[in-house]
Amino acid sequence: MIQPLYSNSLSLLTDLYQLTMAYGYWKSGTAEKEAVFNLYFRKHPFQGGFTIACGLSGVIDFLNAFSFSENDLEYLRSLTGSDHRPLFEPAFLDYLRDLRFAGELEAVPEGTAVFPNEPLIRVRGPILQCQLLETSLLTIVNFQSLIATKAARMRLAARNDTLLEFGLRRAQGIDGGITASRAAYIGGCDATSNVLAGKLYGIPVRGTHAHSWVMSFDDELAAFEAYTAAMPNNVTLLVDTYDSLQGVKNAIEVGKTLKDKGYQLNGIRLDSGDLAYLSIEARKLLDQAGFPETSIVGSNDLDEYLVSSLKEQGARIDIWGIGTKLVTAYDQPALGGVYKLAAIRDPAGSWEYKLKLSEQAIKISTPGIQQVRRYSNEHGFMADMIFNEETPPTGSTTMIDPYDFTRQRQFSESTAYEDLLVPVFRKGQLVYDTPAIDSVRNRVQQQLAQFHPTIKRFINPHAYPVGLEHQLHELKTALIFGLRQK
Ligand SMILES: Nc1ncnc2c1ncn2[C@@H]1O[C@H](COP(=O)(O)OP(=O)(O)OP(=O)(O)O)[C@@H](O)[C@H]1O
Ligand SMILES: O=P(O)(O)OC[C@H]1O[C@H](OP(=O)(O)OP(=O)(O)O)[C@H](O)[C@@H]1O
Ligand SMILES: O=C(O)c1cccnc1
Repeated sequence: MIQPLYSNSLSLLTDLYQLTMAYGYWKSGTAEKEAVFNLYFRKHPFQGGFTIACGLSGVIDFLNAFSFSENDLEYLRSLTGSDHRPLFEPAFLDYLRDLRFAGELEAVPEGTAVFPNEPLIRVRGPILQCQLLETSLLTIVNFQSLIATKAARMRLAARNDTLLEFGLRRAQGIDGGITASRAAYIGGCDATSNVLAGKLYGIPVRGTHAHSWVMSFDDELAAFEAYTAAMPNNVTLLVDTYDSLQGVKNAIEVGKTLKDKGYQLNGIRLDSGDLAYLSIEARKLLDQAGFPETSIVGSNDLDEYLVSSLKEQGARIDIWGIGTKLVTAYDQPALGGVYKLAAIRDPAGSWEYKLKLSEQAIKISTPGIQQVRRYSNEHGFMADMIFNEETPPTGSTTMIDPYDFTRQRQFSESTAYEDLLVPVFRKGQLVYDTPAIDSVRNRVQQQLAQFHPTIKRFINPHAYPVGLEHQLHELKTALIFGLRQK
């Protein structure tokens, strides 16, 4: 049975300042003011050209369970300020006791390829509630999107080979291990060695055996024989404990016995040495001995660059076991997703648009109730345009590059498009049918197939065009001018 990982309330999984701001809104009587926040990132991880959105299912579990238990409230009651008096007054804790998410949440479906500055999630509702969600939503979405993206890169490198995720032992703690396995599967891995992730999410589990198995016997052949005898229907033998090519010969020996018993030697695993040379030689030995169906698993500190290089070198590896560099996103340990206020409803009922200024253009936020329109033609996706739902594009539309307004694109009314953000919560009620994990995983590959190969290359990828619809561009420019003049 698939179980939600965050089925217990994790409302205290946040930074203290979210609670102190919530208290501030409550004290000043502005808690119920309607606000809109966007969750987005500014730069692709791994110097890549795309990012895979992942984590929405965790966000849904988190919000469904969102409430402050008596135990949570007791803890908050114990917190004190610099004068040693309670930080929060009892009436605020009573308010938190009854608090449930009552707002609207739109999100890009998991498995969608996304780009800098596009909202992956948009939250609208009483400002106190929206504010309280910032840290938790970022915690869930940043990590899973990072790992799904890393796995999608591994998938590009491995092409049609099998990809196994072996990372649990090197993962960043328990939740890091479990959610990394989920995100890695979504991003393109075929299976995980992580049994709990297999149970929780319905991910296929696979594995071989460790060096310790071989070392616990007097010799390698005896170890292989005992393993095959124990489990003849699941035999992939690790051959590199002493001498890899001698190990392949020993595996062939037990493979012959397996065959006589009506089973097969599924694979051998190489975990050290020159994986190109050894896999080529191992392939020859296996083929000559009548084991063309036996797969060769390669592992040992692999990443997408090594997999690409090994394939270029003609390595005969069919199955890639990847751990540390995948689940820790080794070369970029965090996705810099942020959650920014974009609009507040004023007392008269109109939207007051909000923007965060910065000396760096990339850090200036975008105002508005944002939606992303993805335009496509017969070759695939062409460009993404962010617009304000309060002033939607009509007829033919101009999209403007936010960093160079002279770069503009025109889309006619008949250009095909899809709006990426879909309703997930309405008035606090879940209105979204969470897709099965396999359909999310397929979506990643369907999405990536629609982009030009230059966006998917590892070195200096082409930047996919993302711009602002012209009315939103004008709104943003006017706000920047207004704030700079203040
Ligand atoms: N043909 C190859 N081209 C490029 N890198 C390779 C090749 N073969 C293996 N590697 C990678 O080189 C790195 C180091 O492997 P190396 O053989 O030096 O040590 P090792 O085999 O890991 O030794 P150990 O027994 O300690 O595991 C690993 O990341 C491995 O995946
Ligand atoms: O290399 P990774 O991509 O992280 O894949 C997982 C590794 O975990 C196992 O060995 P472990 O690292 O525990 O020991 P070893 O390095 O001595 O083989 C396995 O043999 C892999 O090499
Ligand atoms: O099953 C395996 O071969 C495996 C599992 C975890 C880590 N390394 C290898």
